[in-house]
Amino acid sequence: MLSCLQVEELEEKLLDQSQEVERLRSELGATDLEKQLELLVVENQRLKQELKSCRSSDAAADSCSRCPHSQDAESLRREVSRWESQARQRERRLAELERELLEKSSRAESLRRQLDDATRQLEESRRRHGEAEQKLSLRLQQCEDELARQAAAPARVKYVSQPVEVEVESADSQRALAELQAKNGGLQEQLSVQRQLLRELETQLHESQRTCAQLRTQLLSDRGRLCSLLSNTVGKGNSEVVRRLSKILVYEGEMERAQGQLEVEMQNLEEEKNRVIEEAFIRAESEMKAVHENLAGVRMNLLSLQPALRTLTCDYNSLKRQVQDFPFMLDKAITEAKQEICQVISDVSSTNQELLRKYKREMNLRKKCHNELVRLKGNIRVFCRVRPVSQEEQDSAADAKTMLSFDSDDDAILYLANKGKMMTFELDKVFPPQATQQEVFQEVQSLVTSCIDGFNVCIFAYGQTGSGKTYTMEGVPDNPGINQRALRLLFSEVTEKAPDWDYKISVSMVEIYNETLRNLLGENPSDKLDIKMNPDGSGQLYVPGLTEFTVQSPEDINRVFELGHMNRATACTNLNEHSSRSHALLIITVSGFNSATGNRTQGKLNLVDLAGSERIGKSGAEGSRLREAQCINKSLSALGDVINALRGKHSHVPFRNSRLTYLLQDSLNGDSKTLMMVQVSPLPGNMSESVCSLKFAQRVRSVELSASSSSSRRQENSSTSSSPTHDSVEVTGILQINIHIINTRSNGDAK
Ligand SMILES: Nc1ncnc2c1ncn2[C@@H]1O[C@H](COP(=O)(O)OP(=O)(O)OP(=O)(O)O)[C@@H](O)[C@H]1O
Repeated sequence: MLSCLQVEELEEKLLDQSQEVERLRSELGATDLEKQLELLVVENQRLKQELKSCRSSDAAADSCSRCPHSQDAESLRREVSRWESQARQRERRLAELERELLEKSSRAESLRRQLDDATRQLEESRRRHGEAEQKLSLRLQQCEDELARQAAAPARVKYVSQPVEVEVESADSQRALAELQAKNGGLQEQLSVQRQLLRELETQLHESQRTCAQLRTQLLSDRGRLCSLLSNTVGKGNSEVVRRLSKILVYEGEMERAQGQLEVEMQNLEEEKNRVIEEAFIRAESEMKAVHENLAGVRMNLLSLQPALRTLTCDYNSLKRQVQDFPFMLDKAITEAKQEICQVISDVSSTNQELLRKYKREMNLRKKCHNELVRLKGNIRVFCRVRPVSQEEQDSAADAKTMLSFDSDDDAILYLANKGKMMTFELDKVFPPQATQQEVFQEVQSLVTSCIDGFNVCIFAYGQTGSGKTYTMEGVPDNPGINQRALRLLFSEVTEKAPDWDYKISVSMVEIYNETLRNLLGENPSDKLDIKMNPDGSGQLYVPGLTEFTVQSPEDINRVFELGHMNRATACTNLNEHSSRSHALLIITVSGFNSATGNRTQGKLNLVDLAGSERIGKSGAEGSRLREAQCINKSLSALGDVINALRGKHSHVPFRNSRLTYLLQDSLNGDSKTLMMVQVSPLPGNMSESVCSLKFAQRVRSVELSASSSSSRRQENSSTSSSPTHDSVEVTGILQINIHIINTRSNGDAK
């Protein structure tokens, strides 16, 4: 009996271990499961061994015991051995089922791996599809941009061969698409094969489970029957058997419960597996759907791109043709343009020649006209400038009220109230006190520029001391007079005429004091200079040792004036007094050469600030003052005589009578032009000197008028006033000028 119970126990253990195997299989991974299985197999072997030894000991016990139910025992033993054989069969069957289960689980594992592979491939294809889509959309954008750019850009820009690139990339996209489609098809096929395989495996698993369940049910029913048989056989008195049977029943109950749990777990696992497969399937389907949609989108895009591609190809071909033709067209256009340019150049050149010819003709004509005009007008004009009353004079003198007034309608008339009488003076131009340096220069600048054309010009400032001669000629530093303005104007004029004309402007500064000539730009201004006949036989005069500065920039002009002033100041003790008693001459020589025509010109501009013209001699001056007065008188008288002789076309012109006229001989002769600027003080105290200066100017004009009114210009004798066309002009008490000039009344250009 004990052996039977042991057998039962061992069977139970075996069953438990089988269940444990099942449970572990489901719970653990493949490797762990295998290990556990191995351990269980070893344990199983051990138990079998134990069973075997029990049986042998049982047999031994049977042979020596004297059991009263030996027949029953025998039959039971047989029954046990039958059950044992059945148990062994079931064990074998169980082992087979385990093997099958193992195979199925490995099959399921490989299917899972395949599913993972398929999922990975799907991911990969999705990624590649995304890339292809991105690329395609990029290309589409480029195509659109290119279309827009080509539509907007000018024809020349369209020569870029972009459409070829578009075509190549579209083929790539199509190829990628085809590959994707093929891959998708392959994946779908694989998926369906896997599904089929899974279904088959599931069927097999179900069948195995069903068989297993049947076997277990059968085992249980056999056991039940065995138990009832045992209880009937042994009887109620055998409590040990009952206990063991009840234990067997408990075990069986536990086995059933474990079996139920196993089934539930298997069911759960099955459901989980189905759910995972379903999810993977749904995911794969949705991805497939997305891939299909993308494919459809790509196809649509391709379809919409095709017309654009066709247009681009057409454009490209036409542009290609244009590009091919372009070099020929360009060559042709260049040749035509060259011919046109040559034609235009030759036209311009001939026009230039014609213009140059006309210009020369006009220049000659202009010079002729100018000479004629000068001949008609006379080449001396008389201007008058009234200086303003200074603030000091206004403050100090009670009778600072001016006695001079002007005609608002006629700028050549000056009125002077003297001793209750109103005197009227008519000149070429009268500058009121408010006239600016610029306005004065405006009136004389045509005379200044005529020396560029080769004329000799003399501008004299005449008047009593303090009447404004130096102000008009030199000016003040911030408001320069005629000297500086003339030099700057000449400089800018000759600069404008370059490069046709090459001009040289040279400057000398001279002072004549007591009939002595001083070189104001020389190193030693106190040295006396002499005037000599040029030894070259030209009959021209020259001053040996006279310094000539060539001015090349406005800065040079400033330097020249600074040096002249400095030398004049160092040569005397009182500059103001000295300047009143001496004549200051600025001699500007302008020499020009035209390289195109070969013409040469030379003109001289003499700007003279004369010594004061007041009647000092009458007041009985002595010594050096008397000599100064005599010298001034002599030179001013000589100037008047020379002008008179020149206007009267006298055979003899007394240039040598003074250093001033001798020095200016070249510039007073021939076609030269002269302007006498008579300076007048407005103060009542200077009125008698002002009257003298104005009478001088007036009479000069009267003499001119009477000369020009006669139909023929007569040669006049400068030494007598008996002729009605002669006017003996008493300028000062000392100075007697006999002058005959042609009347000029013009505010405009002397030319
Ligand atoms: N148009 C004018 N506007 C303003 N100030 C003037 C003008 N004319 C002369 N003056 C001023 O009057 C004063 C005398 O002028 P300036 O020295 O030029 O006379 P001048 O005739 O040259 O005398 P001198 O014979 O002694 O050289 C100077 O202070 C000068 O600045």
